[in-house]
Amino acid sequence: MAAEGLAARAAAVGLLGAVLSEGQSMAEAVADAQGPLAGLTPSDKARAQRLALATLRHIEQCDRVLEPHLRKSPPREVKNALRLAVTELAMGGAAHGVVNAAVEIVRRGKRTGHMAGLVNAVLRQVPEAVFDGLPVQKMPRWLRQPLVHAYGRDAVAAIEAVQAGVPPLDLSLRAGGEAPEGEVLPTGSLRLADAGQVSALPGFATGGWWVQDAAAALAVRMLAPVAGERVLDLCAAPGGKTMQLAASGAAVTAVDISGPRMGRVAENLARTGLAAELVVADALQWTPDAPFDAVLLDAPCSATGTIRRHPDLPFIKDGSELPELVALQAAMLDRALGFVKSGGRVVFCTCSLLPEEGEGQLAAALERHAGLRVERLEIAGVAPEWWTETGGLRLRPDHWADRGGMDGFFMVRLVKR
Ligand SMILES: C[S@@+](CC[C@H](N)C(=O)[O-])C[C@H]1O[C@@H](n2cnc3c(N)ncnc32)[C@H](O)[C@@H]1O
Repeated sequence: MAAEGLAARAAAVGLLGAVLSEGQSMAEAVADAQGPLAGLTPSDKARAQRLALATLRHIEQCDRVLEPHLRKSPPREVKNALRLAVTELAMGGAAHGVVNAAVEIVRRGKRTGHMAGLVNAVLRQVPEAVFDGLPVQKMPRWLRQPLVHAYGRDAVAAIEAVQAGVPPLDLSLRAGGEAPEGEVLPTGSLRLADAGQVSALPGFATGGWWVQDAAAALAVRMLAPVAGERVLDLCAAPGGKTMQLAASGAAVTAVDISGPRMGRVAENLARTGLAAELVVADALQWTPDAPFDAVLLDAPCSATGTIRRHPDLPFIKDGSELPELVALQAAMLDRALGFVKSGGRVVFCTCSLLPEEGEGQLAAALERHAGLRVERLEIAGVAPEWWTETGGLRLRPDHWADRGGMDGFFMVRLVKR
């Protein structure tokens, strides 16, 4: 008889292999029709993802626990089965089921069957509360160093502590829509600590809300669109900010280069009963017929502010794409400034923790564009210390750490001469 939860656990080991050995993102591995989740039930798919994400948050600790028990590094499937089991044990999983499943996964592997005994022997020696006393997982050096320089060691340690936990689910609410029970955050987002299946929550089918991190929701608050204004959402997909803009009553044009991702904007708008004009185009090539009152630019970036939701990121990125991203963000910001009318505003934002994708972009833009100025608009619920000296908003995962943190973002409101 198959051990309980075997399919989900075996798939989680497959997801870990895809991320750690093949350099695939979790999203790519999950979307792969022939990938580790192929043939699984929806609940097993969700369980496999949860397990793989939890393991990715604790790889360092797992390896420290396992190292004394392994004379040489085993094949990757065996190592990942062990890491998954150690993570489950640390989360309070029942030892019998966890160990049996790991042994069975390794026994069934084409090249690993002979190591099932080793897996059993190692896991039987892993103590309860196995991660107690071990430091939390650090970010990789290419990312950690500039963050220590920008925010200091204590702040980086606090960020890493938040990244080690399972993030809450934040919702943005449509006025008058149905919503589940949750904590209303000072900035107005609704936070659910343990949401379960999103599509089963009250108000999903009736479009009462959409999923959007509390930090991400502040960019539109900073733009402060007004009913009837013509507003451009540049780099719009999957559309969290498009819906916020549309909900204000503004006439929204949403541009994104990705057709499939724009399909998700269309689905989200249909579900929430909101409307926007959708344009699939390259922001560097596309030109509007007439200037806009306001532009929101949520530029492509390293996404290093989202590691608590995407713990695969530190394992698949090495920072080498940064110079290209920084140049792209600057080019897009110049385009965005060209699309707005004189006296109009542009909010530039990135979900990055790296100052070169935030504070640095602001400084460079002010140098490139004479007459461009920063406008600091008070936003209810935003702590005064989150504002930078130059009028941008620096949001970090360790803000509201006791409530589960928030995504890292930089955002600034610019006014064109
Ligand atoms: C940070 S995401 C945007 C998230 C979105 N604003 C939201 O709130 O849901 C960045 C987006 O930029 C898009 N993008 C990247 N390069 C682009 C380009 N040259 N022109 C237009 N969109 C681009 C990507 O497809 C991606 O959807």
